[in-house]
Amino acid sequence: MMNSNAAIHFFDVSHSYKGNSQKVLNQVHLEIEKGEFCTILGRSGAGKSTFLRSMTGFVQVEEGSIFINGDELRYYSSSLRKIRKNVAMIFQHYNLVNRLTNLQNVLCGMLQNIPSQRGILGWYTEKEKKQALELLDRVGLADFAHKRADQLSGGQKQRVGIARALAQDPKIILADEPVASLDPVTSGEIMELLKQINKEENITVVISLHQIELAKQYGERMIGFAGGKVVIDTTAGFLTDGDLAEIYDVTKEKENTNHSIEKQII
Ligand SMILES: Nc1ncnc2c1ncn2[C@@H]1O[C@H](COP(=O)(O)OP(=O)(O)OP(=O)(O)O)[C@@H](O)[C@H]1O
Repeated sequence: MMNSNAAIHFFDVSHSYKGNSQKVLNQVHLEIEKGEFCTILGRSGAGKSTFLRSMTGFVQVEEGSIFINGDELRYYSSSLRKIRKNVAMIFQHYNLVNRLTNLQNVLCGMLQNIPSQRGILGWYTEKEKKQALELLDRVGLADFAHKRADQLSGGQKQRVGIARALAQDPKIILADEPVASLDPVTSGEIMELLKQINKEENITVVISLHQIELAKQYGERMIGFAGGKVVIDTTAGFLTDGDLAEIYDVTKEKENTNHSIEKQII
């Protein structure tokens, strides 16, 4: 039975991309509670991005069900719009519009919440502009509001990305390798900011990471993927070398994949 406090619920979800029968998500059964701060670990190709993107409907999974705050994600339905409004994404390469100012980029986060005609024309109310400015202030970039996005460093761009995500007023933030292009100090600062937002706003945060140390430091819950399967689900401080081998060891990953193939044959 589904926990009513679940922000994210995956019920036996499997997926393979067209033209490749290999399961990128393989019988994923997982629940993340409201307000949790989770890190997702896994080798390149383990399925982390697919897992995150499936929660916004950008990847339409082939099997199983995904529930976001109790609503089942159904493609081509009105619930998809509601889910997309509640789930914001942050990306490795920031996905800012370079020719726009940082304030305009943050305002883009509100597009899902305002009438589409206003959005197309870029007409925002004074209240919305004030809110966007406050969000830039929140991430320490109020002074850069009227500068173009391409005039920022990587860390600053990611802060704008976070402000844009907050402008959506989401219940869940998914971050796909948000610090992969940043130096270690800036990476720590971005993780710290995400943690602060998680604690202060009670927004559920799920972050895919390649840096084990950062995951250990910040991830209260750590979920490890290998071959599309959840192979580890533990809390920081309890991650063992055996767990890491389960996630990163190629032979173990092969075993995990083979088990699932065997299961399918049976
Ligand atoms: N749009 C797509 N079409 C076809 N195959 C895809 C697509 N996106 C991802 N894949 C494949 O699915 C597998 C899992 O990819 P995914 O991006 O989810 O892994 P990942 O764990 O996020 O990897 P990384 O850490 O390198 O980002 C890979 O083999 C990848 O090549």
